[in-house]
Amino acid sequence: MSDAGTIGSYDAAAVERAVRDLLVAVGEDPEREGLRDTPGRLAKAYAEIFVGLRQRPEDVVQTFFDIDHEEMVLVRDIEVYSTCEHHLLPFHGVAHVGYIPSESGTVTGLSKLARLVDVFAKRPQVQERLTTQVADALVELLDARGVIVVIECEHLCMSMRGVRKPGSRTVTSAVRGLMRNTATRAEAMSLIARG
Ligand SMILES: Nc1nc2c(ncn2[C@@H]2O[C@H](COP(=O)(O)OP(=O)(O)OP(=O)(O)O)[C@@H](O)[C@H]2O)c(=O)[nH]1
Ligand SMILES: [Zn+2]
Repeated sequence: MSDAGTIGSYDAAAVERAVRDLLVAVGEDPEREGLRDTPGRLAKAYAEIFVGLRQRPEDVVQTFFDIDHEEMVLVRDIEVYSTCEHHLLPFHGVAHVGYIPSESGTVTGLSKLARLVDVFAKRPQVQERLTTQVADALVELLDARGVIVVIECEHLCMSMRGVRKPGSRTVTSAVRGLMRNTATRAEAMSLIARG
């Protein structure tokens, strides 16, 4: 896939060294009891938080054809935890993902939509790119005739520091194909708003 990102390796030992250096740089003592295991812990946590750098969307979205359904499928309120690439702080909220299957009826398991969101969320991200990557992957992998992705998140870089506006939520959307049709888009938005 064009924008799937490279499948890199994860160097836990290097992450550990970097975290130890970071602790020293901010004026902490990495040898004190409470911090002694922190570099190792964070190396483990980052492996999970950035696991999407080592995953391909096509590996998590398997398709099948035996469900006779040509209308919209929408999964609402998929929990999202991602990391803003500007500050390496979390942003979190929900994603709503809907699609209209291809004419040949290519669909995927509902959980795979959530797995797809995770593949892209578990990378250093901006919310706009996360939104368009999920939409474009669905068009590509399912040959979907229409796709809508709406993501609503709070960014900790705007809450706990900087402009300090806790509670503000950023909403991004990506709409493809038949979902751009006014009535279809309105139907999707009303399903999303029902939450
Ligand atoms: N468009 C977009 N901006 C983001 C996202 N996450 C964080 N940002 C913004 O990225 C910008 C980075 O701005 P800079 O001026 O380079 O960094 P900064 O001095 O830390 O900015 P402040 O957060 O305003 O203190 C900020 O306005 C953030 O709010 C995102 O997902 N999408
Ligand atoms: Zn940020």
